[in-house]
Amino acid sequence: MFKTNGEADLASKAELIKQAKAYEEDTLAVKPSGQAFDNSVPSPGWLLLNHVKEFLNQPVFGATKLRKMLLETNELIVCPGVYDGLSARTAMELGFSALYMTGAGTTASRLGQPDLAIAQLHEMRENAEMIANLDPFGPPLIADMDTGYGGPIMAARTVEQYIRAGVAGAHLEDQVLTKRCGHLSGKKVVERDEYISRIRAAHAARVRMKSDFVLIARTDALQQHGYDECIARLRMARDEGADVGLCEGFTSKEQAAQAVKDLAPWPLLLNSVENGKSPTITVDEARAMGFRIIIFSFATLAPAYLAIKETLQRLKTEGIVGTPKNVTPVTLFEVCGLKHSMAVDMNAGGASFKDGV
Ligand SMILES: C[C@](O)(C(=O)O)[C@H](CC(=O)O)C(=O)O
Repeated sequence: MFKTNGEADLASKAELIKQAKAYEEDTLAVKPSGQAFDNSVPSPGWLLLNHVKEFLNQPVFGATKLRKMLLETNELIVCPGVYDGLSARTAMELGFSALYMTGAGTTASRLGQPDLAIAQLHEMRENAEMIANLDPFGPPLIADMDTGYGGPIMAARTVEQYIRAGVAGAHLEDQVLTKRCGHLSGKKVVERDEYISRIRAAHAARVRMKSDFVLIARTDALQQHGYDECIARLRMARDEGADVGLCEGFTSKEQAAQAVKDLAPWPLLLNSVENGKSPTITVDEARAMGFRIIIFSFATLAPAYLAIKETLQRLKTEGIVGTPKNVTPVTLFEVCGLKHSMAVDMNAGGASFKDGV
């Protein structure tokens, strides 16, 4: 197929173009109403295109990496929630294969505010872009996109901006625009039609951008309308082209396991929030239930708060910060890519580090 002689080359190009068209038709086309998408199996065209990209050694975008993990493996993708550069770098240091940018954490760390629809598209996109690009060869980033920050037009705009920012996938929910954290009481969701128009617009934006961006449909309808309504909403979202489902705030482990069964083979994401509205579900339990992605939205924010508070208390009472001796400024800068920066400078003939750091 990749021979360089004339005719074989032309034939392979024609085949490639045919497969690329098939990819668009199978995977990216906006289907006439009444027809459902099935994104749970890779189309032959998509597989072929990725083989070609690999063969040509092209850089793989985060969205493609994430989609490949979903389609080509059965693994549970474990994503620690990160909210800033250092928490993301720490997760990368430990080798997590994907990351999750929490909206609650972004709102708390960047704005010092609770998760109440206060962070808007530009703040979320800016944070996500920074995290997604810390290492262009690093783990794909799933981000929170809340309600899409408006009607269908804003949902589409958010997807476009997230794709350009290098975000691999994001979850879009059915709460009213004045939303709140999924693990608080008093949530309100919009009508099905309004939710589905958000999903449709988001999916159409991915199609327009010809991106592998993974659209995760989230429903918060459990509190207000019960389990069956959640399953109905997620089925509708799936049929409109959403790639993954997320039912927020399961009230029991049995309910979580049931949702996986009810929506199989469509992949589901589990948001594991300790001390929230749901029982704590471990990675092993989620894997056994058949979830495909698990996010731990508060994995770094809550411990950071505790560590900062404990340290500041010590500073207040003892007049000292008390950082362990092995944590030097250089240690922290190394977590943040110091060695890479030094190599870039030295390889370019720069002299900034001739006397070390
Ligand atoms: C997943 C979530 O959207 C987030 O921002 O991390 C939050 C997490 C939380 O606040 O508990 C959510 O609404 O569940």
